[in-house]
Amino acid sequence: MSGSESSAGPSAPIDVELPFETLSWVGGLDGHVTMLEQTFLPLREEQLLVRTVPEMVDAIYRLAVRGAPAIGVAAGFGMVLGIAGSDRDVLEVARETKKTLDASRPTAVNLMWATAKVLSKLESLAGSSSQEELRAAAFAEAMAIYEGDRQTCRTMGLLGAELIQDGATLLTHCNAGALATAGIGTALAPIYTAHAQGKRVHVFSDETRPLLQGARITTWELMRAGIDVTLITDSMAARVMSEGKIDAVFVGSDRITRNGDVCNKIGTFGVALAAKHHGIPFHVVAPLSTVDPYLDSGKLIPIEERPASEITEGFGNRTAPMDAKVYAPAFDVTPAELVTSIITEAGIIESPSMTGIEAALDRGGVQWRKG
Ligand SMILES: CSC[C@@H](O)[C@@H](O)C(=O)COP(=O)(O)O
Repeated sequence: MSGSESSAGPSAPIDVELPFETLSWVGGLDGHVTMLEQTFLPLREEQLLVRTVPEMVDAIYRLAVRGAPAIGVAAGFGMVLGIAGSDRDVLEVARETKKTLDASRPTAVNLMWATAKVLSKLESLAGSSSQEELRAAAFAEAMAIYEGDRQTCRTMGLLGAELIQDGATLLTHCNAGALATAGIGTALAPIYTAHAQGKRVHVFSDETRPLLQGARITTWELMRAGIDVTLITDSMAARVMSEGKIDAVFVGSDRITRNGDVCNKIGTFGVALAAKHHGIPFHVVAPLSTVDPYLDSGKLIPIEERPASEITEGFGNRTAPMDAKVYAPAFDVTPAELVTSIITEAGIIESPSMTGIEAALDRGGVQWRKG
């Protein structure tokens, strides 16, 4: 690590202001969602208005909104769109809407976590509340998920920034930034916070095949935020590490199982292996809503497969022979033993194991024990 001491205290509360917003709710119960259409980045900044459940499913599936926590917030809003858009029994509609939204993408557990949160709120109130009160409760719960995500990002940012020294050069994969959350991001939150604390930080961003979230989104948002960023292809990461250029890796996650295995964008496992080889710390930054306490191992995580066309003609140009056989898993699993730490809003889990994960869930007040 090069450079001098940071000019600000490690835990100084910092307000990180970013010049863009991933998604938000507009208006009251009869309102709608507005989101930055991420498939257009970095060429165009356009807002997508989402007013119905099918529109939300489409936005999530197409990756107009993406990144585990942002998908969770979007799904919470999607529950409200379903409920507010129907005259039928609220609980019945909520159950149907949850099923529809949950099917839009299978891997990021934040999606099912958010829809379950809204539904269980309604189930707990159904016996004693009117239909109007239930609609208002769904809206309040979705807004609480949105606000909670923003606060969680700030907390993870402060905790993670303590692991970043002045002058550090970091590597990240995919986009686990502000555009993957409703706040300042997961993996990028410590970087934004360290920067705001006055530390000098340089980031290498893997381009992230096949949909280029690293090139299109991470590079875009770090440049917009004034962070020094250098784009590399995924295949260059091990080389850059071998040149001694990387002090630590920071990535996000779509699902963490109870034993500490970490599922994230395809290519993350390779980055973790290369980091281990070079003795480089591999940090995962994720809220507790990304922890799936009901799966004991990463082997049990459903891995999304994307259409072949995203590889063979990703951005309009054909890059493989017609009818080439293609396999396109969108995520991989990094075994816990390759993970240095998981930074959550309930503290940092060092060398993650079942004991550490369970303790963090308990500290965070997550009701996960059955019975
Ligand atoms: C804070 S986001 C963590 C992960 O969701 C992120 O790294 C990732 O893999 C996103 O994949 P995407 O397919 O773009 O939704």
